[in-house]
Amino acid sequence: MTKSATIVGGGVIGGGWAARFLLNGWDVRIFDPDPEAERKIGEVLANARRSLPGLTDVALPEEGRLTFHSDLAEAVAGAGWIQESVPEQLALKQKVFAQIQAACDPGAVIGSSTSGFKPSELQQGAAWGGQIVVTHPFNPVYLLPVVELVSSPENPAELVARAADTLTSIGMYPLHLKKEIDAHVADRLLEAVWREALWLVSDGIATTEEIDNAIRYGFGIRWAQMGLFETYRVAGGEAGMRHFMAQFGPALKWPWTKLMDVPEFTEELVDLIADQSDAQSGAYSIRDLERIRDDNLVSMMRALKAKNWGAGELLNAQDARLRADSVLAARAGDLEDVSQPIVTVRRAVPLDWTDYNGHMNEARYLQAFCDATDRFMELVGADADYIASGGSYFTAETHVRHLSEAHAGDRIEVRTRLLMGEGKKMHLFHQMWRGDELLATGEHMLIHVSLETRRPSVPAPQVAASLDRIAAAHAALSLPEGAGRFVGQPR
Ligand SMILES: NC(=O)C1=CN([C@@H]2O[C@H](COP(=O)(O)OP(=O)(O)OC[C@H]3O[C@@H](n4cnc5c(N)ncnc54)[C@H](O)[C@@H]3O)[C@@H](O)[C@H]2O)C=CC1
Ligand SMILES: C[N+](C)(C)CC(=O)CC(=O)[O-]
Repeated sequence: MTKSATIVGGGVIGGGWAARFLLNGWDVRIFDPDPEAERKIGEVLANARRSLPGLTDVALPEEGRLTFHSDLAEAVAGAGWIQESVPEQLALKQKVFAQIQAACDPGAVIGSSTSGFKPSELQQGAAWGGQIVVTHPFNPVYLLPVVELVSSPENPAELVARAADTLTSIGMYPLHLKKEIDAHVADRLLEAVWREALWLVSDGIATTEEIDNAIRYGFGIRWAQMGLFETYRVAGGEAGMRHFMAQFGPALKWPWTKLMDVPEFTEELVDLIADQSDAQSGAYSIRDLERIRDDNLVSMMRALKAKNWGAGELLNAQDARLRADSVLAARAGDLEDVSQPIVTVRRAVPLDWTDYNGHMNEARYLQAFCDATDRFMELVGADADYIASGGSYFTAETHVRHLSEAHAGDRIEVRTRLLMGEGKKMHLFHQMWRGDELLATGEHMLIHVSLETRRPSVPAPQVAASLDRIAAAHAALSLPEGAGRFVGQPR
């Protein structure tokens, strides 16, 4: 099956799906009768291009091709994945499935973004219901990994497994619900909080802003990293979950919730909430708020990546998959052709590498060069096992030149020259490129050390041999411009 996805309905969620597939290397076709669809998807894509690549520490695949179609049959023909994202009306969705199935490949997966309908409801009246599954994402689809994959007994296990694999391959976390239920899992939880919040505003207990503060200054941050049950387990103290339930169980019978009683959406209540929301957030446009949300989400998820926890663990697993597919997969000794500078970093600039000047902070240039040095060490055999055995390199001197600005989402590549590798010394020259534009250079002198004595020592023979081979090959190249420069040297 080709890596080609069709998005039927390119609004808030369809646009997010388009970005998710496209930035993961899929060709994407859009069908949406809205004459504004192309412009709106362009806005979503601009946000996604800025933020999504920053979640990975390895470059995403080359972006796919985006096309807009006015004919649904043409849009779905031959696509491997079709994502329905039309408004939340069952009859409309069923009509759209009939149109899709009249023209699509019978082997294609048809995913529905429905927030609440069960797959068996969507499948009613379909030519072949087994092809339709619920794939319910969260906004913004291009950043949030979770997608509820809900199947019915009519779906073949093979198709559901294929759907899960595809979602995983584009960096998502398919949460497969084996039993269908209205509104799946996550929306039932969100709906409970939403209802309660509406009551609190309606009864004049709290404003929209106060409720948002209660969430974002407290349990919202807690939920983002541990969810509900793990959080409450910790709240039970050393006795854990059992103690938590013993202490707070009785409250479940107290009048702490108005859950099943829904406040009526009277004009007064709608005005009250909309006015409070305007007062709270009206100073920002929706696009401003989207960018603020995306910046925060990326920073939070990168923090979780550093801890290899929750969504961060998931993102690290996706990096490992991307790395396995890339030039960075080579292990020590795999380097056959060393006649040219060696690619040691290939990645995008994450949002949290940028600073108040709106470009990559100087410290991050050094970080990229440091990663390049680590990778070069790995390739010459000074890898994790070697370091554990007691040998390593320490950096003794560094000279970084900042030649051009880099921005969030830019794809950068570092190519490394070995200027000298003799005895205890390893002299590296890194060039950082964006396409064919040179952004920076980093020149570094490293000294081999014994981690036991913390003193200089000669590298093991296999590392020395590897350095000899690369140094001999690189000596045939002309000296790179800027090598040996010092601060204050006239240009
Ligand atoms: N907005 C949200 O937060 C979330 C929405 N969803 C679900 O995603 C689906 C879409 O919701 P949104 O993107 O929010 O709605 P939206 O209103 O932003 O977008 C719907 C799009 O469908 C298009 N459309 C209408 N009829 C169509 C047809 N016959 N064929 C093709 N396109 C058609 C519209 O022109 C519009 O661009 C719904 O099922 C919703 O429950 C899922 C997760 C979150
Ligand atoms: C409001 N909503 C039911 C459409 C929300 C969702 O389905 C998921 C989300 O992104 O919050």
